Amino acid sequence: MVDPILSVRGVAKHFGGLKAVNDVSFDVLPQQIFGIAGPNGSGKSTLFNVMTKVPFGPTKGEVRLNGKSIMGLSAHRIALAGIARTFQRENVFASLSAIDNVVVAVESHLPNAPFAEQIERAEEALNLVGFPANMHNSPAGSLPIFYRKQLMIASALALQPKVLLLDEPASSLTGPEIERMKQIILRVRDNGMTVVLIEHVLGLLMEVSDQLLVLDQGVMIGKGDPITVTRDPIVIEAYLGVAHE
Ligand SMILES: Nc1ncnc2c1ncn2[C@@H]1O[C@H](COP(=O)(O)OP(=O)(O)OP(=O)(O)O)[C@@H](O)[C@H]1O
Repeated sequence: MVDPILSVRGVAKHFGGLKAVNDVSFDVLPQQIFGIAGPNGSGKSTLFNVMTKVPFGPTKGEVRLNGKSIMGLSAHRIALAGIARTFQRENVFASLSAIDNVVVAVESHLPNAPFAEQIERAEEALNLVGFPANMHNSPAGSLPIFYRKQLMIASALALQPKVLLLDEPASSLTGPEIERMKQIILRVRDNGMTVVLIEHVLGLLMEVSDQLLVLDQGVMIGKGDPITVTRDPIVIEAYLGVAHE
């Protein structure tokens, strides 16, 4: 049996009386694409926050990477240990060039790496997401949304993570762009990484996910193979029914 690369055990995050994430546990196997769905405010992004400690850790519970707890690590160390993430909003440095955005991400985590290595990592990551070579020097702020999303993913990939957490990479994209995003996610997996994918675009989630977890009000209401999970009446009522209205 294959050991999980990522284990989340009894994780909770409380904001005062609000249980934004409430006793969530799951395992992700190496090179899986693990999907997370749920209505707005169900705790998906908070789950990523507590897994990466950006900006806060959990109230309770434990996250393990390759069997080793990461709870004692800082956000910086968690990223170096191999968990990198993106955010719902593509937060690029608008005045920097595309490639400098990725180099800055590398530099902030590996300040002692030689500049040539920082550039090499940035170029590799940009190639992996298919960012056009002739746009490496374009100011990031001038780029259309798809390219800014590519940059944000490349910035995470340049850390050469074992596990990539993607928070709604398909939001605000057109149909053809969602298809291109799907190819990027599959390519990342095919390059040996494990992907945890939060997404509201259910078509994408269903097409790429090996396993699917559904949250509702911080609680896990479904977990398993995507087809079985999305046929569960509890999941349909809490989420899919609403989504298909
Ligand atoms: N820093 C915070 N302080 C207080 N409450 C918070 C904080 N961050 C999130 N919440 C609350 O926790 C709950 C879960 O929010 P979260 O952003 O994780 O949901 P989500 O499933 O990612 O939603 P969406 O799909 O809209 O992105 C919400 O009720 C939200 O208002």
